[in-house]
Amino acid sequence: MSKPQALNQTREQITALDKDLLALLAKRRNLSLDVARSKEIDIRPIRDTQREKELLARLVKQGREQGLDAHYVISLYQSIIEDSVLNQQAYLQGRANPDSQKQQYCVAYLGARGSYSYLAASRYCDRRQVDMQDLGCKSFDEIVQAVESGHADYGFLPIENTSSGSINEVYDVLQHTSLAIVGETTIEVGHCLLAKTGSNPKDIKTVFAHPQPISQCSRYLALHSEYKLEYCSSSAEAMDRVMECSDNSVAAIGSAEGGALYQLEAIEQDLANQKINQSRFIVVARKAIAVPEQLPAKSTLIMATGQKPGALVEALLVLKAHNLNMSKLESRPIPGTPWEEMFYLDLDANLSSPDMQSALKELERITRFIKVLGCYPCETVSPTQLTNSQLIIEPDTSRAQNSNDEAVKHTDIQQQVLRSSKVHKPQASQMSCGQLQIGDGQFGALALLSLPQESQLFSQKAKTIKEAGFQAIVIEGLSRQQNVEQSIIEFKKSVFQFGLECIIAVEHEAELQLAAEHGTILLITGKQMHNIALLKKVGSLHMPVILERNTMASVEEYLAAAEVILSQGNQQLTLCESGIRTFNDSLKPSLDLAGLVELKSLSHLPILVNPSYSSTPNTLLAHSKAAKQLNADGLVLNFSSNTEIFNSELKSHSELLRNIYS
Ligand SMILES: C=C(O[C@@H]1C=C(C(=O)O)C=C[C@H]1O)C(=O)O
Repeated sequence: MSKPQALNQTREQITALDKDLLALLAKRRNLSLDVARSKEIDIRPIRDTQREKELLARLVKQGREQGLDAHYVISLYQSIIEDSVLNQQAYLQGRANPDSQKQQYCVAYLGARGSYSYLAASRYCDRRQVDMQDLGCKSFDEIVQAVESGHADYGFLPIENTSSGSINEVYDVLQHTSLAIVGETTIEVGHCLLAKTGSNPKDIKTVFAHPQPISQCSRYLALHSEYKLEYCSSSAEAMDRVMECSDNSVAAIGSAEGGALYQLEAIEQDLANQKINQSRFIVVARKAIAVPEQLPAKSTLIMATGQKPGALVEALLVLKAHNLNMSKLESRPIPGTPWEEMFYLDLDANLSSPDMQSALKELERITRFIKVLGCYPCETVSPTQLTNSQLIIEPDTSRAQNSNDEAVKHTDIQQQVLRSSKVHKPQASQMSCGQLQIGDGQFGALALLSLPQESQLFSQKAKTIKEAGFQAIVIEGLSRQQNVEQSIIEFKKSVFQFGLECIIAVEHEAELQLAAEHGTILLITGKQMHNIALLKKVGSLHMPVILERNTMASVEEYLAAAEVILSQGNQQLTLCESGIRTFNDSLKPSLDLAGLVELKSLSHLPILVNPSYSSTPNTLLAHSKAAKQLNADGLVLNFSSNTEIFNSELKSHSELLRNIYS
C-alpha cells in the first residue's frame, strides 16, 4: 500500500472543502428565499412535496454514481429541505405582519441560558435573523406576566414532549391569559450527562436535573440506581450547580449545546427513553398575527361543552362536517367547577379560512365557552420519503401499484366475521413504522439476524443491510445471549443510526417485556402462535406486531390466532408465512404459496413471506419472486451470524432485492 499524504495536509483539504460546502449551502438558502418571493407574488403554497420527491429521487441516483448511499443522501437533504421550508415560512410570515418586524426581540423563557427553552428561543430568533435579548424566568406565570406587562415581546412555553407527553401547567396558564399564540417551534431534546471536563461516568454520585428530563430518561436512571437525584427548577440551574461544585462526582442532565455554555462536557449521550425525543414550544405575544394562506397553519382553541351526553362528540362532528383535521385534543379541569373540563384543540387550518370561520360560528351555538388562542404557521415539516422501490432502483413515479382493491369474493367464509377478514374491512391495511411500510401497495424487506453477534460489527452490519435495500432488522435468539439487555441497547443504536427499524422476535413468553421495551415492532414466532395468553398480552400493546404462522397451523387456525390479537385492541398486525410441514421434505418446511393466496383473498392484513427456511440458495430467488407475484407485501430474509457467510448472503440478498424490485 502506498503511503498516504501527511495527516495535516489531508485535514487542511477537508477544512477547505467544508468551507466550500457551507458557502454552497448559504447560496442554496438564498435561492430558496428567492423562490419564496416568487411564491409570494404567485400566491403558491410554500411546500411542494412533488418537487421534493423528484429532487430526492434524482439526488439518490446522482449520489449513487458518486459512491454515496441513498440513506446518507436522503437524511442530508431532508434537513436541508426542512431548513429551506422553515426559512421561506419565516420570510412570508414576516412580510404578512410588518408591524411585528424588529431588529431585536426580548424573549421570556424558563430558566437561564443553556436551558432547553433558551435553545428553542435562540433557534426561533436565528431563523428570523433577529437578535435575542433573553429574559430568564422562574415559572410559567412569570413568563406570561413578562409578556403581558410589555417587558418582553415574546414568551416561550413548552407544551409537549414526545416522551413525557403534555405539560399540564402550561395548558392551565393558557386558560387565564389575554396573550395570543403566534408561533410554535420544535427542538430535538438530546439529553446528555454533563460533567466537568475529565469526569468519569463511574465516579458520578449525584445528578442534578429538572423533573421533565428525569421522567424522559427514567430507563437510563433506573439502570443507575447508585445516582442520587437532586431536582432543579430548570436544566440551566442543574448545569450551574455542577459548575459551582468543587469535585467531579456531580453531573447534570441537559443538552450538549447548553452544557457548552457552562464549560461542561457530555460524558454520556442519548439518555432519553425514546429514540425521537422532541419538545414542542408555543410562542405567545400580546397581539395575534395573520398567517398568509400559502403557509400551513394551525389554530388552537379552547372550549367547554357542558355536562350533556354526547356534547363533545357533537362539537367534533362540526369539525368533521367542515373537513377540519384535529391534530391534538387535551382536556384540563376548570378551576372552581369540579369535574368540568376545558378542551384544548389544535386544528390544521387557517383561522381566516371559510371552513374554520363557519365551524367556529356553529361551535359558538353548541358550547358554553369558546375562545381562539391563536393562529400560527405550523413548523412541523414532515420529511418527504421515497418509496421502498424508488430507493433500490431508478425512480419511476408512473408506477402506481394497487393490487388489493379487488372485490371481496369470500363473503361466505365463516359465520362469525373475523376482524382480519375483508368482510370486516375491505380496504387493505398497511403497517407503517418509520421507513418501513408494508401493505396496501408497499413492499417491504426485513433482514433477520440471530444473537449472539460480535458487538463491534453491529454498526457495520446495519449499514450494509441498509445499503442492500432492507428497511428493518429483526433480531432473534434473545435467550441465547448473555447480558442480553446491554447487547440489545447497543444493537438498537446501530440499527437506528442508519434509519432502520428494530424488530425483536419473541420466541419465549418471558422475552416479551424486554422486546416490547426495546423494539419498535414485535415478531411473535410461529412456535408461540398457539400461546393464547401471550397473544392477548401482545394484543393489548400499542405497537406493530408481526405474527408468524406455526409450521403445523391451518389457515383457519392462523386467522383465529390473529383474531386473538385484534380482539384485544391492537390493529397494527402483519402476518408472516415462513413455511409449513408437508410431505415434500421431512427436514425442511415447504413455503405454502397456496396458503398465501388464500390468506390474501380472505384478509386485509399485510402478509410477509420468509422463504429462508424452505429454500436452498438455488431456490431462494424463485420462491421470493413467486411470493411477490402472488401479492405478498414483503420479504423476510435470514442472515447468518457467521461473518463470512453473512458477507456472501449480503451479496446474494442484495441482488435478490434488486431483482424483486425491478
Ligand atoms: C425551494 C422550494 O420550496 C420548498 C423547498 C424545497 C427545497 O428546498 O428544495 C423544495 C420544494 C418546496 O417544498 C421550491 O418550491 O422549489
